[in-house]
This record gives sequence, structure tokens and C-alpha cells, in this order.
Amino acid sequence: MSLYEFKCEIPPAEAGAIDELLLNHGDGRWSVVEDVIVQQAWVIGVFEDEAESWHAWEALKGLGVNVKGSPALRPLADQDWRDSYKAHFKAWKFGRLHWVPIWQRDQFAVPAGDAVLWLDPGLAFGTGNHETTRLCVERLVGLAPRLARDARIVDAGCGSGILALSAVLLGFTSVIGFDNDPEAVRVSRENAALNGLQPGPDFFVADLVSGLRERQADLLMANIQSDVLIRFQRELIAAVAPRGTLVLSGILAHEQADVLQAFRAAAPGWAIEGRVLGEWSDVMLSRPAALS
Ligand SMILES: C[S@@+](CC[C@H](N)C(=O)[O-])C[C@H]1O[C@@H](n2cnc3c(N)ncnc32)[C@H](O)[C@@H]1O
Repeated sequence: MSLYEFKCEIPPAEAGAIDELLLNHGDGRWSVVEDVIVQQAWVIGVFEDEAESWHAWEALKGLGVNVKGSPALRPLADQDWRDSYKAHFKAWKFGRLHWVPIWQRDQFAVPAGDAVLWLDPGLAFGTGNHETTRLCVERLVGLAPRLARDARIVDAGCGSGILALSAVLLGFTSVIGFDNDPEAVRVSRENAALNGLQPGPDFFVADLVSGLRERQADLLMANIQSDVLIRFQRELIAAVAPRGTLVLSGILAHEQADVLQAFRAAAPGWAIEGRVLGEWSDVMLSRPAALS
């Protein structure tokens, strides 16, 4: 059976709002793909036939989605469907770390003194070409010099494993990652193997309750959407060790004030601050050594 890909460019500044609209509307056939390097964004849907594609397109326009240009519809061969995500992953760097698609391994020259994480995200989230991942990576790289090599690093909602694997690349030896999507855990393990990081981080299937139960992290990163972060704030806060840090991402810029307010109230005495990157933002909390 041939599937059809329906793709249309959207204004990049509206990508976050459109993503949220689709999430609220509950139509999982569409996704928003952004390339923050070339500043372009698209809505992409995969459908069983042409008629269904056009029907879904009309429904999408009915939601008031602002599009740029004309949509493109094309049949997908099985291999196309499996590989369509590859068009949206571009190599990028921060400091001396590079994140590079595995299919560029033969062409990519790693500059002397730099380190590279080869990634095949498959259908899991986490190429780094999204602001939410970049915000976390920048926090991780920024905090790394202040952390002991055996600091306990936790990547909650690991997606492709990019954050946990980056931590290993930075030299951390006690790293775990979990996700409630078994496919993400499979992809994370595969990415660990691609980089020869075996034994790499311990990746396992868990949600924020089971994954954080009785856990103490020196750095806990959770790039998950705002409502989920707020719903599980008790579990997230409880899993941070004294002097530890909690990095929250996946927060639309307009939601940041709500997340700051919720976590400030739930973690009195902790330092808290946030940054904004485009339409997205993060929140970082630092637990004091002891609460008076
Ligand atoms: C935005 S992706 C982040 C992936 C990666 N950590 C990154 O920074 O690019 C969020 C991930 O969290 C997972 N997730 C969502 N809700 C979760 C929950 N309640 N417990 C565990 N994982 C969850 C999703 O399956 C997804 O893989």
C-alpha cells in the first residue's frame, strides 16, 4: 500500500502556535517540522490515499492555519516514508560538540579537538534542530564544568537519546535516560551503539512517575511540554539532589510565566530563571544545599 505525504510551508514564527493548535485539535496525522537553521517550517501529514489527504487538508485550513505557498502531495514509497525525516536533520554545533546525521559520517570532517555525536533520530524526537533541544544542550554544556564527572545525570523523555548521549560525550559516567515511548528507547539505544558508547547510558521505558521514583539527580533535564511538566512537578522536584539542577524545556515562550509561577510555588527557596529562544523557552531551577 502506498502512503501519501502532504506537505505545506508555514510561517516559521507561527510553527509553535500551529503545533499547539494541532495538539489541542487531536489530529495526530499532522506534524509540524521546523528547521531553525534555514528558518523554515512545514506542516506534514501522511495519509492512506489522495482523497483522505485533501479532506484532511481542508479540515486543517478550517482550523485557521496560516500557510505559505501551495501544498505538495506525493506518494511515498516504503523507503521514502521511513527516510522522510532525514531531510529535516542538519548537522549543527555548540562549543566544541557537533551533532551530525549518521548518513553524513563519511563526508563530515570533525575539526581537531572537537567531539561528535552521530545521530539517527528515526521517528523519535531529538535532532537538535529544534529550539527546545538546543536550550537543554546549551544548559548541559554550560553546567558541565561545574559538575563532577560522576554527577548523576537524568534525561527524562529522552526521545532520540540526544541529551543523555551528549552528557556521555562530555565525559559524564553516570547517565540515564527514559521515555514512555518504547520506540524512543529503542532509538536511544541504537544511537548509543552508533557512537560506540557501550555500555552507554542506561535507557529504559518509564514515565515521569516510575522513572523518577526514589531517584536523586545532580542534573535532571526534561524537555517535555509545559502542561506535563506542571502536572508532574512534584516528581520532578523531588528527584533533584541538594545543590542539583532541574532544566525544563518544551515550553512555548508564552507559557513560560505559568511554568515559572508553578515551580516557584512548588520549590520555595530554590533559585529559578528562564530563557527564551524564538517561540520557545526554558526554565532552570537550582536546589540549595539545605533548606532553612
Ligand atoms: C520533545 S521530546 C524531547 C526529546 C529529547 N530529550 C530532546 O531534548 O530532544 C519529548 C519526549 O518526552 C517523551 N514523553 C512525553 N511525556 C512523557 C512522560 N510523561 N514520561 C516520559 N516521557 C515522556 C516523549 O515520548 C518524547 O520522546
